[in-house]
Amino acid sequence: MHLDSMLDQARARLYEAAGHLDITADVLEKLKSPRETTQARLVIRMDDGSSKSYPAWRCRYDDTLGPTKGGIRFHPDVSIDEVETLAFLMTMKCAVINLPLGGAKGGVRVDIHNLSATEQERLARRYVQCFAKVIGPNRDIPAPDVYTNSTIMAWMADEYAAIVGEVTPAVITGKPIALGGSLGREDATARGGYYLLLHQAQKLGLRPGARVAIQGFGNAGKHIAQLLGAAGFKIVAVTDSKGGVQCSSGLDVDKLISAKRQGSVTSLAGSDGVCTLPADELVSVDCELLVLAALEDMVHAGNAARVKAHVILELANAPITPEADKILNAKSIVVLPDILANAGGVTVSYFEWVQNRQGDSWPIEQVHARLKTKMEQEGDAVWTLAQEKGITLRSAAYVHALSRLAEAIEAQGTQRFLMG
Ligand SMILES: NC(=O)c1ccc[n+]([C@@H]2O[C@H](COP(=O)([O-])OP(=O)(O)OC[C@H]3O[C@@H](n4cnc5c(N)ncnc54)[C@H](O)[C@@H]3O)[C@@H](O)[C@H]2O)c1
Repeated sequence: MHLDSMLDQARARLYEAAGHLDITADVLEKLKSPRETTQARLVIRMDDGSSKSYPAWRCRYDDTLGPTKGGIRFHPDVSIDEVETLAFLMTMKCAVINLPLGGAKGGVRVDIHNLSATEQERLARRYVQCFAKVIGPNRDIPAPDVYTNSTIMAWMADEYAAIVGEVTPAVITGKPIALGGSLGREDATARGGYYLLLHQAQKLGLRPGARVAIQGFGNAGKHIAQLLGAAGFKIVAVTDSKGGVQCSSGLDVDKLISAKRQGSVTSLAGSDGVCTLPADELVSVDCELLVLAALEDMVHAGNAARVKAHVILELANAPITPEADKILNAKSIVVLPDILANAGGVTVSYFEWVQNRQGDSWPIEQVHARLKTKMEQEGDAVWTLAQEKGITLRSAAYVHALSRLAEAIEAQGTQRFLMG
């Protein structure tokens, strides 16, 4: 079969999972394509008085399990294929971690670095103006993703409130704490992956002191560096979009963070035995754990054979292509898959939504405890399925998610039930 789009590649994982389950045809008929994808062109006034326009999308992939949920990405390479694929992944992720939510995703094709803060605000508000009928606290709940943050979520929530005439904090998550954001949302994606990794560390053969290479140093990458560094792991290499640095005796995470704040981790090169590392060499760094926390398709058929790590933690969405998956599997490299490993973000987003609907605010200990329980429980279930069926953790995660979705779809009636 020729797989010509990202969505085709993602769907192939769904069909493979279906082969391990006894499900009716209705299930795949419902899940094979997005429920709705809306497209708009966002025209905004620039600071110099001119206007510019940017293509934008919102995809609600499937809402069988509940209102749809997924981040909004501002990136120059965003496409409808990418948005629909990421919405599909959100559908599987919410199912794998057992949230009463469906999957969605949004995106704007824009290089945010070329926009001033006021232009970014106009863009964020215009996004909500264009998609106000698609989103809603009981319909579709956006959140931050690549190159969007809590301030952008605050502008979007404010715009939504102005449109519907009601303060509606539950329409969007990842908001600033002062505006109804949840404690613990900031580092939730990394923390979820960290809880999963620590819980399974023995089975994975990982010990404190293990060497770690991290690709991407934004929200996910920075926080996993902090958590793993504090737990005694040695961060030996880090990259961002401008390049990378490495140091065999370990990089200082605080220094990495201040270097990144000033532009890029690369500015640390030259100090304390820290050397430059070309970004595309990160995956082949000698280490026990490779954390992928940047973008899609970073490990592919062309570089998978060079991976030296024994374990890969996928904090990014879809960072490994299906061809690369096969190569890594043949090398017995264990991959903790995206739909499970980075589910901490949507889990705490879900907690935020629940708190907003309850008019409540949970202490940080409660957020951490509930996140830890979810990651460990569902991580164990996926691990057990993989052992029982003799499949990879990725396949097991899809089987686990699909069985929940299938049960819900079949509960609405099957062909046998309706036709007798
Ligand atoms: N933030 C969340 O809550 C969350 C939740 C689930 C999944 N994710 C996924 O995690 C990934 C990262 O998201 P984020 O929120 O940290 O984004 P971010 O915008 O905060 O950071 C992205 C980082 O990737 C780096 N990067 C870009 N291109 C790179 C390249 N070629 N090589 C190395 N680094 C590169 C950027 O410099 C930046 O440091 C994405 O795939 C996102 O979908 C994020």
